[in-house]
Amino acid sequence: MIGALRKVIGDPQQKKLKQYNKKVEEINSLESTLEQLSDEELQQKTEEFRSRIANGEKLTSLQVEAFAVVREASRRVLGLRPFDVQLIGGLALSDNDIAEMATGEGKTLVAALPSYLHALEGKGVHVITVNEYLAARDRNFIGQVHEFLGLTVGLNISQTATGKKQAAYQSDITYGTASEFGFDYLRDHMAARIQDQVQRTPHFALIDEIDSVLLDEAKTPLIIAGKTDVHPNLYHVCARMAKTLTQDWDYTYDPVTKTVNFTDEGISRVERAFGIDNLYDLEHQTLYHFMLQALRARAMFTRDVEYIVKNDEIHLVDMYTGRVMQGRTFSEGLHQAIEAKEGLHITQENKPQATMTVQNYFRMYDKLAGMTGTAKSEEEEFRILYGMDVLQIPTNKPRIRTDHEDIVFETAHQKYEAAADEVAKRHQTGQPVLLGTTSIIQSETLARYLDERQVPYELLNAKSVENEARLISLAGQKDQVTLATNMAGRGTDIMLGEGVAELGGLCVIGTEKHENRRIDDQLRGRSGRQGDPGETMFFIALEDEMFLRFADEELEKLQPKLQPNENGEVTNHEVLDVINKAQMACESAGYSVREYTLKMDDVVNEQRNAVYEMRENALKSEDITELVVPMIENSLQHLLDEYCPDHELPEEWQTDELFQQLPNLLTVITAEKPAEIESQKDIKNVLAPDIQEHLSTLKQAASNRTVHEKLKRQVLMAVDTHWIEHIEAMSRLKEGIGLRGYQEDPMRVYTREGYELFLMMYKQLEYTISLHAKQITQPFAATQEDQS
Ligand SMILES: Nc1ncnc2c1ncn2[C@@H]1O[C@H](COP(=O)(O)OP(=O)(O)OP(=O)(O)O)[C@@H](O)[C@H]1O
Repeated sequence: MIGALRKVIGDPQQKKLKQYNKKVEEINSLESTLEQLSDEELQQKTEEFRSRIANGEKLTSLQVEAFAVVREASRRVLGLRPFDVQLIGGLALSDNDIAEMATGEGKTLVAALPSYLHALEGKGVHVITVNEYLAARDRNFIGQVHEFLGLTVGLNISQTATGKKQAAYQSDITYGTASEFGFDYLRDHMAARIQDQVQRTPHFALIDEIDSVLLDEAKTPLIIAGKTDVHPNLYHVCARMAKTLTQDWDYTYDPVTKTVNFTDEGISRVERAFGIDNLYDLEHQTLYHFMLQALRARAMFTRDVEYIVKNDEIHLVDMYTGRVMQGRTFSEGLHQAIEAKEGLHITQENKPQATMTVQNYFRMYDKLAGMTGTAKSEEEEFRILYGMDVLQIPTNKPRIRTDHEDIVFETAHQKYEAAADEVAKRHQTGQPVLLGTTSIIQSETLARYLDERQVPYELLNAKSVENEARLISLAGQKDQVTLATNMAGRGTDIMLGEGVAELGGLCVIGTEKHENRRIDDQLRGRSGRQGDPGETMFFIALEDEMFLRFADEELEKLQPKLQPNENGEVTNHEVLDVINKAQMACESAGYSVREYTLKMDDVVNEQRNAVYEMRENALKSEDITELVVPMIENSLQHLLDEYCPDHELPEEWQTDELFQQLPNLLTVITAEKPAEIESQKDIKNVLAPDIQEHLSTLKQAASNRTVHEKLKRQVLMAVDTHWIEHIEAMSRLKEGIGLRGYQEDPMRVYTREGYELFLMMYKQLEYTISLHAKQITQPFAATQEDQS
């Protein structure tokens, strides 16, 4: 069906490639002319392009010339002439799509082309890499080409002073990591003064390893946190209690959805332990929350897998890269619960002051583009959520790497034995081996098997980031055995040492399938780069967590048919099918989780946009009363609706209470309660002069600069405090919905109740600001006596 359709409309992938090939020919035809130019003449092209854009020329019509100029500059400055396929990749990026280029094809250089072109617009280009080490490396290497062509290039690294960050953002091209850009955005929206803000309006972002950034990091939002006070002892007490609970009796753990829940048994045990009647009572909400976190810390988090303990502190480990996630902590007291579980000093709980997912940060850019070695499998997701197409770019040289079929064992022990034997065998010939694991705990286990065989190795894991760069660059040298978590699987270039090609190139051995094929492919991709020889293989065990989670039943069915050899190796072919299916099931579970998280986050995202926009207006406003006056009017209306609701009869109204409340909002009350009231209008009429008087006094007061700035500060502070409380309320709502069971679609409940919470927050915010405005205006108001 799809095949037939393609015949009629043509394969869009092929169509695009054809277009790009034509452009490549045009770029190539400019080469000999550009080669003749002096450096100055080549550099002058930048000015020429800029003025053509200023005269209304579109970027697309400059594509060919600009690419030809960058290619020539790269040849002169770096000694690297971008291959034709790299030009194709660059063209896809400059058209805001995703270029899927095989690992080792030189994506770093590809980025130089579209970032130059888009930087010509003068609105800033952000080049996003997966870690700061790569950002600095790319800025210093590729940046030379752009600087040669007269562009400014900045590096945006964490812990940098405001002035330096501003300069980095003012540059034509800025390198950095997704989380740092996101954090800057959040911090900018907490700034008290315009001069403390660092970013410009987001314009064009080019994301390297885009699948990692937009898909895999989806589960951990960026959180800026402040301190709250909770007694640390409660964490310890709850951790001790959690230790005594038994799985499947006191609580259940669902590894597929990664959720824990108390059973009725468990609830009664907690109630008995704390001497309370009903844990679900509102007054025990805090205890309930703490117990739940203590249980999560115990049942869902394993030391050296999800986190490590270093210098008596908990550090989160990124499951996809094996790296410590700098500056990230678990929120909602989970971090403290884990500290308590490990018997560490309890740090103060961080209360979220601003939070956002990386995805939503990037959705704010006018234009997005990305590259990776692995995106095709998630093409749908990219198209639906980000409107980006994935274009597969042909390789420069044919790939000659051999990917072996999976080697499957019954038990993990047998798997490690076999993998270690394989390493020892290859090591004897001098062939370098890169061993990949899915967690720190696993790499340490594997290290012991290598020790037994007296194979020397370099152990790379999040605990030894310091040495990482040097060690990785050595992984392709003769005799080298490198043991690494997935961190070696992204963005790192491993070049073969002398004589290694003759030995078969780098041999990559995986020891467990990852939750996602893309991650496995990234590991394989360390080998066979730029047409090098290489081999890859995975040793796996039916005991591996993924199969227990996603193929339990199938494996049970298969069990009687299995015929393992004396080493425990299972050679039945069906087993490979089951394994592939399990991985696919795991991937689609991952997709559902991401989709759900993103939808949930959409609710807060919309609210954040509204609040941030209002805050930004306040921060930049020359006359803050323009914002404050309508808020006062709204607050007055809300008071009226509360005490004198139109849907009730005037006899039932609490008009006296209304008049008692009014002095909170208005500086002068001369109005008297009307004798005859038929509708709200009658009250409004008598109040009108007082309101008028109050607002004009406010405006007059705010014409004084000092008063104006004071009011502005109070507005900003009110926005921040209410917003922070609201974030907290929203996450409690989310937590609560998870517990309510599924009588109604949780998404719908969250959207509806989240909206209600938002309206309530906004109402309170307007009221707070009105109160401040009244207090500030008071000294300027005519007293009652003056008036009479
Ligand atoms: N045009 C070129 N001419 C010669 N060498 C090149 C060219 N482009 C890239 N290279 C080299 O190819 C190697 C791989 O480049 P790079 O690390 O950018 O690949 P990558 O596509 O980012 O890989 P991965 O997907 O694994 O991150 C590097 O050593 C780089 O210097």
